[in-house]
Amino acid sequence: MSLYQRACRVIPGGVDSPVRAFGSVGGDPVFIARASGPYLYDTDGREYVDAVGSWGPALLGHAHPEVVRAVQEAAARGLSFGAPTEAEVELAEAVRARVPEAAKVRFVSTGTEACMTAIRLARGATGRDLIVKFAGCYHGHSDGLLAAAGSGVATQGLPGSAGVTAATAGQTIVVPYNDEAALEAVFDAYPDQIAAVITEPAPANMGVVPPAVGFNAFLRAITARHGALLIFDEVLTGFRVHRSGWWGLERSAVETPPLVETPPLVELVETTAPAPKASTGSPNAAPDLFTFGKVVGGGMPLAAIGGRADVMDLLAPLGPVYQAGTLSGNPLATAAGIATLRLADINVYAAVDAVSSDLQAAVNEALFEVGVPHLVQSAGSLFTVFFGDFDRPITDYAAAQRQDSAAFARFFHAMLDAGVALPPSGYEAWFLSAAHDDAALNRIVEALPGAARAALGAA
Ligand SMILES: Cc1ncc(COP(=O)(O)O)c(C=O)c1O
Ligand SMILES: NCC(=O)CCC(=O)O
Repeated sequence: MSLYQRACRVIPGGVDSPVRAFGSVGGDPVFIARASGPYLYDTDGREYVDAVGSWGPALLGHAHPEVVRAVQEAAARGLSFGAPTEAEVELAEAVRARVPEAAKVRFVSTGTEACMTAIRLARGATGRDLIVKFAGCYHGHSDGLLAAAGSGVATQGLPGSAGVTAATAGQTIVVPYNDEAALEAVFDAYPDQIAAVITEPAPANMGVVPPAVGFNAFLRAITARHGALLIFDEVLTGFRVHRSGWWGLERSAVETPPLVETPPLVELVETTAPAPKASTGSPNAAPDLFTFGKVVGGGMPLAAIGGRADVMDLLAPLGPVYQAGTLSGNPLATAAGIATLRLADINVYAAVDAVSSDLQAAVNEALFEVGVPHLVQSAGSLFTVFFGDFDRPITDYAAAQRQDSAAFARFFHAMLDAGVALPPSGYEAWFLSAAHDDAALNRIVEALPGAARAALGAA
């Protein structure tokens, strides 16, 4: 009996998260035994160059020795105390140093919890019930956020999830991404009822679909005008696309010349907290709340909500919005997060950007060479290869759903056979790391021509 068959007897679908199943590409998922730098090793000892990066956290590559040491040292001091620790304070300070607008930070264990809490906080702060999300954006699997969710829900072609009550679903309004008029219409239709707009400021869960220029600033302006909060879900982009996340990347594009890193932001902290209640709507106006996950936990279960001090202070025990967690701010997870952020300097981001743009160029070239219709879309170092005939950029979920999933599946399996692990869905971003050196990149590049022929159906 294979390990997968064994797994299926005791675990639904054999996986603990649906995105790990090979549902849309076919075949059995690969079981991983260990990972190091840019490489994964399966239970048969086979090596793969990894472009999944644990779905985002592995910015430094797998099992970075300093991160592992930090976790081992923390483990030796005790696994969990259920009491505050200095490491939580240090990690919150590190987050705020990179994102000063996250004036206060609360740690939880998953991105799902972070987004769920941000929504509750927005409702508590405004006294309103309705939430607006964008079709194709994924904000974790809490009931209210599963409508037209991207990621695994998109991969499975589901409109949402069974088990969500009509009452809950009815409090989430779904709007097409990048559609200013649709959002205007929703605010007009529900005056004084919308608590928050939640967005991935650079969506990567319907494949990478970057925001139109000015779209995030538009979101800031319209929410401020209507007294709703704006939530940037940077669970995926935070500390991955830039030292200060997508928010930092957009701001640095506005404030500094291209290719110049923003200076350390610590000195801005005191002037920006608490942030003003109504934003100016300028191109670099911050959201009220952020959610972070993935990189901030360095591969351990950790995520965060951060934002305006006056809003964050509504959380219990200071305020009436309840949020809790036995393992929140866990000492092993905070140790991994601190070590990861300490190591993630501008050289790390420059390395990830460079390997990402080299790989995007190589993928384009290999697919053009063979005549495979496709479109590569990127947001920072994140990118997706959409298979299919696209005569214009993909700007929303409806367009992303027109991709040729069968061509992707053929490409995916040819890459896997050649020892390259891609996310098993065309609705996901490829994740690279600072450990992807020339050797790792070359192995991906060498696999491309064969996979391109396979995508065409000519393998
Ligand atoms: C943008 C975004 N938000 C939220 C989540 C949920 O995070 P988690 O899987 O840690 O619950 C994810 C990914 O899973 C994500 O990509
Ligand atoms: N981009 C999609 C995810 O990161 C989801 C991971 C998971 O649910 O396992």
